[in-house]
Amino acid sequence: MQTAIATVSLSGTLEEKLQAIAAAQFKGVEIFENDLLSFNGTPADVRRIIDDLGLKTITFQPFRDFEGMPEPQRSKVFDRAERKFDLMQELNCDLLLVCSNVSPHSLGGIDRAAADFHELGERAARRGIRVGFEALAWGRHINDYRDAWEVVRRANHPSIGLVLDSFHALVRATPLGAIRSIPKDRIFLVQVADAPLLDMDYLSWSRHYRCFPGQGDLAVDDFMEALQATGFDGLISLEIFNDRFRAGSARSVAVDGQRSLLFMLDQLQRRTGNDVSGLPDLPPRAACHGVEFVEFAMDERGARAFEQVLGGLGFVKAGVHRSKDVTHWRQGGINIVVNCDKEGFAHSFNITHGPSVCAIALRVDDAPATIERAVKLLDQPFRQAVGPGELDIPAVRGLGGSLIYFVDRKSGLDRLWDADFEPTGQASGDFVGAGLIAVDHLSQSMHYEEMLTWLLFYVSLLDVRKTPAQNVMDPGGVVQSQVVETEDGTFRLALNASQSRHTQASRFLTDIFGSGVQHIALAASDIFATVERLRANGVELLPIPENYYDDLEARTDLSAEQIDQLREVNVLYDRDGTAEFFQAYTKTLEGGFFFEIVERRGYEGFGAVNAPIRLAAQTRLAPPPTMPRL
Ligand SMILES: O=C(O)c1ccc(O)c(O)c1
Ligand SMILES: [Mg+2]
Repeated sequence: MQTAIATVSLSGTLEEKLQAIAAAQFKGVEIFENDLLSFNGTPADVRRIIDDLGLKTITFQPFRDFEGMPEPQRSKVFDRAERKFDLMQELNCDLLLVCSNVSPHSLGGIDRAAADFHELGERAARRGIRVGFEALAWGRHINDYRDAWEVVRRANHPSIGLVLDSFHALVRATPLGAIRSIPKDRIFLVQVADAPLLDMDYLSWSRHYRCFPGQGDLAVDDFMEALQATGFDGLISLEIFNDRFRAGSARSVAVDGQRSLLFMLDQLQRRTGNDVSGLPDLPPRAACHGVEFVEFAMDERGARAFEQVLGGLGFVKAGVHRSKDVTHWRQGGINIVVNCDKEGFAHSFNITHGPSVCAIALRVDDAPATIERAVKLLDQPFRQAVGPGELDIPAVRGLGGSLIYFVDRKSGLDRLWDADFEPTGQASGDFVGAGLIAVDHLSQSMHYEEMLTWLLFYVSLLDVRKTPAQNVMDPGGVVQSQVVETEDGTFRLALNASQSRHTQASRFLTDIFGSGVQHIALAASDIFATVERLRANGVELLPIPENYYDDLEARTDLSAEQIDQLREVNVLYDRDGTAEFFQAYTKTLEGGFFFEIVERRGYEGFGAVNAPIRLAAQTRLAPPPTMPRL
């Protein structure tokens, strides 16, 4: 298959869009009429830019309100088509995309539409041009690809073919089975787009919320499977109208587009067992078995304060790096690396962002294969010098310029703690600390415009699923939150972003000059025993208001004693059927980072009902400068 992207999907001027498209290794481009109209030059100038970038214009679009017009509009619309053919010849484009008529003047009738297309086919053929017909989900008479196909079939002209667009078919829940029997050579172009599930009119949904395959909730895979059954091997193009993409970086959105197509086609091939031509051979998505370590980039002053917090939480210094100013802190299956070295990646990261998480390491089955997949998906691999005898742990660039390391047993990378660190003897076999056992989840705060980028990054590289996006109320605005997690829950990551500058998530971005890990949730085997230990160690937890516990009494069947126990230690509670969830928070540290302590009793969520309570409590302790102090 040949892949392409529409200029409408990206921000910037036409020239910037085209450069971004070429840089992201696309070969084909759909030119949107508005991008051409607003370009300060002739279509021939655009053609030269496209040629110089090694691109090809696969279609010019959209041509609107064509079929089924009464006279005198009918003659006018044919004149308009001839003018567009002139322009397309100058542009060197041989496919015009006609989308179904939305005009109240249009007359229905499939034969009338077919006759119009037959005539358009005659005129187009004289120019060596072809015309593709696409059903818009909100078309006045034709809004179903099966009707558009019937028009094309009856037009019975070699220059007239069908354009399929996954969005229009999927949002109307049009059965996909009929795609399978369309002759592949009659499909001139396939546009793919995903979208979140929303209860909204089709036009607004389409014009503002489309996203790349893999970023939304539509069954794009089913659409592609039906298409593959036709043997179609032609043009697949991304046509994404999205407000975030319009506000984002054209370069990075174009790379996301390429990544989404590779991911989608790789999934298709794996799902059906039928090869997709021209697709590079990708190792499978990496099975992830949790977080091996979290690394903090620190200066000396920051490290002293942070190590005190770690000690209070029950961590001990388990090892000291053999060649760098780096320490390893451990408790249960949780490893924290404190990096104060004056050279290398962490040091630069600390200079830019202050004390913050500069890397996470994930446990995978096969680290080299994970990196190979990442590279083929256009992720950015990372390497830095390693000391003699130390392990070279492969990594890719993650959120906010941080790193994601991959550690496996197969390559011996799980020897890391012995190979690179001198043990202190403090973390001996019977050491239990404060009863924290594992990293439950991480949360990363990011710019609103980059949220879909990172969502795609994780789902395309790792064998994780995404949960539907949720809105969480922060006293300073709405925060959008979405989780990626493995089937077995050993790896869970929440992505948070907000359009308001006043939310905790947005203020964190200002605090660390970038996106990053804002909190780490640690699992306790017995949260009440753990918070008791923390209290004895002098760790202050986030105070939760009385009202919360009064409400808990009203909405749950917990006994007064149970609620008193929660209230006493500032533990929040949620329930899902018989599954229970307990959570508590440390006060926020310098830089806006904090720890959460959780205990799951069969519970799979994240305590969404408690999030506004927690956010309000945090805001009370650290109100943003623009909000009145309470
Ligand atoms: O929103 C539109 O008008 C529009 C135009 C052309 C398309 O291919 C499409 O899917 C939507
Ligand atoms: Mg379309």
